Amino acid sequence: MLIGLTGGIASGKSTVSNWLSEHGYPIIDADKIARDVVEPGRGAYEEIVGQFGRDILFEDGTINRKKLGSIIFKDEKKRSELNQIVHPAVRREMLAQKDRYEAEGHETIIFDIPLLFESNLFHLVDRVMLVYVDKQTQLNRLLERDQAGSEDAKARIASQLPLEDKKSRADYIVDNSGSLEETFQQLQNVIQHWSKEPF
Ligand SMILES: CC(C)(COP(=O)(O)OP(=O)(O)OC[C@H]1O[C@@H](n2cnc3c(N)ncnc32)[C@H](O)[C@@H]1O)[C@@H](O)C(=O)NCCC(=O)NCCS
Ligand SMILES: Nc1ncnc2c1ncn2[C@@H]1O[C@H](COP(=O)(O)OP(=O)(O)OP(=O)(O)O)[C@@H](O)[C@H]1O
Repeated sequence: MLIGLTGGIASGKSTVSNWLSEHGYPIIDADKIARDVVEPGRGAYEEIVGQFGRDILFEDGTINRKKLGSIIFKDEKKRSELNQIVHPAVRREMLAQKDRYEAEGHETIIFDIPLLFESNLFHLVDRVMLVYVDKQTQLNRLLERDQAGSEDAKARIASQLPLEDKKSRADYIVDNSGSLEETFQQLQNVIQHWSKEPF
């Protein structure tokens, strides 16, 4: 069974995927893969530098992610250009990891994909788990975690489909607006459901 774990930026996907990992589920982390495939020497790196120029690099040649983010989160066309470079490489690596986990005999695999709906990747998975938070909590946690300016944080949230829309398309909704204990209790209920549900 393949589970797509998704949600908005700073909704708590990493918090949930850490918990699932501690409970024995293998995690395929799209954000981590997206960081790996743009390292110098990888194909996507050259394409990004070709498209966005050397201004987005640090002196050591690695990508200045804050700078690239400040360009693409406020410009839909540029965001789409970056997505077209990075997403195919991410997708390939995710499928390779899935094959490895399946070969090792794992029956349930978690795909942690922030843009599961935006990138039409939901057809890769059997069930979707959405980590939901209310809008104000999402903004507060994003500001606190990233020490980002309010304008930057709002641009990032606006670059994604609203969480309310994602809610109507999810099989399981974990509301992470409250305490971690409340979230972990909801997760217990979901994994108990998996163990009973025939797939
Ligand atoms: C623009 C970049 C360099 C900014 O890097 P930064 O380290 O500041 O953020 P990070 O990668 O940790 O992403 C944080 C969150 O931002 C959101 N986000 C990232 N990319 C996008 C995007 N293209 N569209 C909408 N939201 C996005 C996701 O919720 C993600 O969890 C980076 O996000 C990137 O390369 N994005 C394109 C690849 C992508 O879509 N990644 C997301 C999953 S595949
Ligand atoms: N229930 C909670 N109560 C308080 N703080 C929380 C809770 N859940 C998560 N956080 C905090 O909110 C922030 C966002 O959580 P997390 O990093 O798990 O989100 P994410 O969805 O993985 O984010 P991103 O999309 O940017 O990768 C983190 O600083 C985390 O410690």
